[in-house]
Amino acid sequence: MKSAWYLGYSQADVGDSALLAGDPDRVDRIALLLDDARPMPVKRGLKSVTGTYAGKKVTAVAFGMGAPIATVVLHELADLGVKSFMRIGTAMYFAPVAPGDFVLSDRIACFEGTSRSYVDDVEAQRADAGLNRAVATAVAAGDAKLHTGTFATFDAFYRDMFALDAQTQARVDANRTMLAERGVVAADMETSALVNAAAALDVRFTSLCVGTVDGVTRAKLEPEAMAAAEHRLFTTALNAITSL
Ligand SMILES: O=P(O)(O)O[C@H]1O[C@H](CO)[C@@H](O)[C@H]1O
Ligand SMILES: O=c1cc[nH]c(=O)[nH]1
Repeated sequence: MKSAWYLGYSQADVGDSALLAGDPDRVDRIALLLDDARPMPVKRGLKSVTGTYAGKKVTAVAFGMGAPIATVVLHELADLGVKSFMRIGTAMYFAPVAPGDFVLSDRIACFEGTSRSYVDDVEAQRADAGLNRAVATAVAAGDAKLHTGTFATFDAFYRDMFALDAQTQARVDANRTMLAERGVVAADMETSALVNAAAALDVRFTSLCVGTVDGVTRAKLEPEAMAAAEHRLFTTALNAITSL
């Protein structure tokens, strides 16, 4: 049976759908919501678990940060037969999003380099409409606010998204103005590449994130509010992806 090079496991170890998280600790917390959760050996820091939710087999994998490794993980899982993917995590947000709201990808604004290896027109693809409908239905069952719109994705966090010095601040401010003009609701480091890789590999993909950093003021969501939002995020994502 085929085994994935970097993840190190095979088709028998994965479900039909997968949640892609950045932080490995999130995989541990997702595992607590699964029945029969079975962790896979961690390779290169890539932590994975497969279990069942609502009777369906689901895999959750942590890729760390950034588009190149996130697409390696999606590509290997797609090659093992996983058909539906959702990135879940955090994103910088823009008006009218409020801290702790959900942001869901639709169109993409691409400022990363990985997409070009998958598609020619890097902004032509959209997140999967069926997955987005499933997310909207799952969100409607609770009291969270959902904003569906354009996700912008960058490679260089401390050059394009968040400044640690005055010179970079001017660059980040210019990006912010440009994102506002494009009506972007969220910015992260993976979504556009994952949308494009998924399109090229003919699998379903969307990103569902909690808005945690204000794109204008840089204010961060407090840890207690983040913990509650993260739990809502996990249950919403699991309900949505297992409803397909
Ligand atoms: O969704 P999480 O893992 O929180 O990741 C987000 O945070 C990291 C940078 O702040 C990027 O990887 C971004 O996409
Ligand atoms: O500022 C932020 C917050 C979360 N994710 C990002 O990529 N940027």
